[in-house]
Amino acid sequence: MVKAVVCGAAGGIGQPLSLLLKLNPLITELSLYDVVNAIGVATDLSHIATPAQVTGYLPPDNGAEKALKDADIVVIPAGVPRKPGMTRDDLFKVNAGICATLAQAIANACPKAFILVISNPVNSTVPVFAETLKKAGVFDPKKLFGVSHLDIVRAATFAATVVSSPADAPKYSIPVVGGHSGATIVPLLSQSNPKIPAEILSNKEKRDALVNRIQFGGDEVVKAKDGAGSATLSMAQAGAEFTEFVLQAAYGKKSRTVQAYVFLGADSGGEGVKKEIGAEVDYFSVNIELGPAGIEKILPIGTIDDQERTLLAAAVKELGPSIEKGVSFTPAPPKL
Ligand SMILES: NC(=O)c1ccc[n+]([C@@H]2O[C@H](COP(=O)([O-])OP(=O)(O)OC[C@H]3O[C@@H](n4cnc5c(N)ncnc54)[C@H](O)[C@@H]3O)[C@@H](O)[C@H]2O)c1
Ligand SMILES: O=C(O)C[C@H](O)C(=O)O
Repeated sequence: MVKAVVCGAAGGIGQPLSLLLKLNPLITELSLYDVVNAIGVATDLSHIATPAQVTGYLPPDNGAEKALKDADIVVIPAGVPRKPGMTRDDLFKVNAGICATLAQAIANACPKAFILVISNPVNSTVPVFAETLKKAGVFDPKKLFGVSHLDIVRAATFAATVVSSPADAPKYSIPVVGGHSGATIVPLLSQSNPKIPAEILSNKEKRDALVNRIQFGGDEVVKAKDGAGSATLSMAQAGAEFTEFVLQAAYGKKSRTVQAYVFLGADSGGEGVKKEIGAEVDYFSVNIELGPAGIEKILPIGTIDDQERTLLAAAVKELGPSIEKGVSFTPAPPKL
């Protein structure tokens, strides 16, 4: 029996993500929370003939905690998306407050759940989650994930497009480390499986263009949607896939290596990665091995080339202040 919750379930990501989770045979109970329309979305999905039982909750009468009660996994695409001209950091003011409120509700209702944070800016909202959970005395660094999986999906798609055809995207596996915004997104093209041909990797213009497309893939969608939001469908697919990885490792006994934006601070096992990148960052998107309790091991970044070393240094520089912003966030006191 696995209970999954989507917070922000009525939104652009939330609805298709909830649909994909309703189709996941590992999930037996699907609970949808949003400040609007959660009951409508839940009623709609509940007619699909799959095992997961769907229920929707709105804020009145402590709806968030009712939705979250005893959940095993919580996926969070709640909060505002970008419009053209905005950075992800511009979303912090609104989304940090939403994240702190939801983190407190999780601490109260399902402190042992896996927590998958999609809300931007991920580089800062994950520290907001961690700090709120720490204050509540329930922080488990092995169970908190910033979902950077869309960057990995994009890396595969864009690399395949350059090398041969987008149709070959499913064959590609390219680790992406760092964070989830612009220069903090570091695709490790030299570690691609299958290998990216040397004529692309050693051609500065071609390689820079590929790295740039992966780093700014989110902007491509924001521009194309022209004011109607950011990536929703590709994120829903990436979020559902990452949820599946966590659930398979926890309940299906299929451990696997993925990347996610996780805590590297005290007792996390992240010291080795900090040495590799030569910096004291407490959050980073890294290779992790998933198991029944979440993150079993933080794995090394491994062998990288000079261009990737330069990208990593730029990522670390930008990431530091974003992490600090999340760590030092103080939620506004409740209105009396
Ligand atoms: N991690 C990633 O790779 C990634 C990718 C795409 C989008 N995002 C981010 O995901 C977030 C959601 O994007 P979207 O396009 O679905 O936005 P959206 O506006 O379509 O949906 C957001 C939903 O959150 C709900 N919401 C607002 N406050 C809430 C609260 N306190 N509790 C519960 N729900 C609440 C809204 O009612 C809305 O239904 C944005 O911050 C966006 O930047 C992240
Ligand atoms: O670009 C955005 O604002 C949304 C998301 O982070 C993305 O990468 O698509």
